[in-house]
Amino acid sequence: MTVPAPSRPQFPSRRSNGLFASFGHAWAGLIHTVAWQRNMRIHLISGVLVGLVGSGIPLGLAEKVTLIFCVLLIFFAEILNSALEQLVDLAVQQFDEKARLTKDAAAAGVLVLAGGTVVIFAAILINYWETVRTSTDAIFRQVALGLPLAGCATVLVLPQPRPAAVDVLAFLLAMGLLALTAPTSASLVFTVLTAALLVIAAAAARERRRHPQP
Ligand SMILES: Nc1ncnc2c1ncn2[C@@H]1O[C@H](COP(=O)(O)OP(=O)(O)OP(=O)(O)O)[C@@H](O)[C@H]1O
Repeated sequence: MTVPAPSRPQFPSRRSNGLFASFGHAWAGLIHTVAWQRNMRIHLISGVLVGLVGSGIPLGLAEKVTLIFCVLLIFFAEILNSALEQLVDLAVQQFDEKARLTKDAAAAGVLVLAGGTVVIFAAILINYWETVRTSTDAIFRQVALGLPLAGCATVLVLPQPRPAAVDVLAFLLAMGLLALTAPTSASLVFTVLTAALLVIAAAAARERRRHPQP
């Protein structure tokens, strides 16, 4: 007698099953992680700061690629760490040594990447210190516009409840400040990276308002 292969359980789908639906699910996973994982929020703000530095200092191609790759890699690691945490919590509800080791190892992966990125970032800054020192006006302008921009991004990712108008204002102000830095940007790629991170932060703020419980 042949045993029928177990069929895949049917889940209530929020969208269709096509390629766009797959992108939609991946986007939902990214936004959920930013909305509910404290460390991911820190990575996002750090990414915004990297974006501002990258668009303020004329870096070489190798430095640009390295910094962007580091930001993406940390996001990737934190998302996987979050997925592993959820999986462990799903399987183990009580204290378990293997669960602890799994979560600690996943967190260590993120820590190693984050530590490495800080070292790389510092090495690049030291290497370009002469450029930073001699372009006082450009740096002053970048700091004057960049700090309030980073402040707006922080408001967007803060988990505390607040009126929707605050988020809308923070997003519009951040985009406005970014638009002011764009004409003198040393790298459009870093400007686009910053814009993308702001959109993700705004989407996370919206997600927290729509679904207050993770
Ligand atoms: N079921 C468990 N059994 C044993 N130890 C656990 C268990 N769940 C969590 N821990 C320990 O508590 C730590 C924090 O786990 P938690 O699920 O709270 O993740 P978190 O606070 O979101 O972590 P992170 O700071 O990496 O985001 C883990 O790294 C692990 O050492």
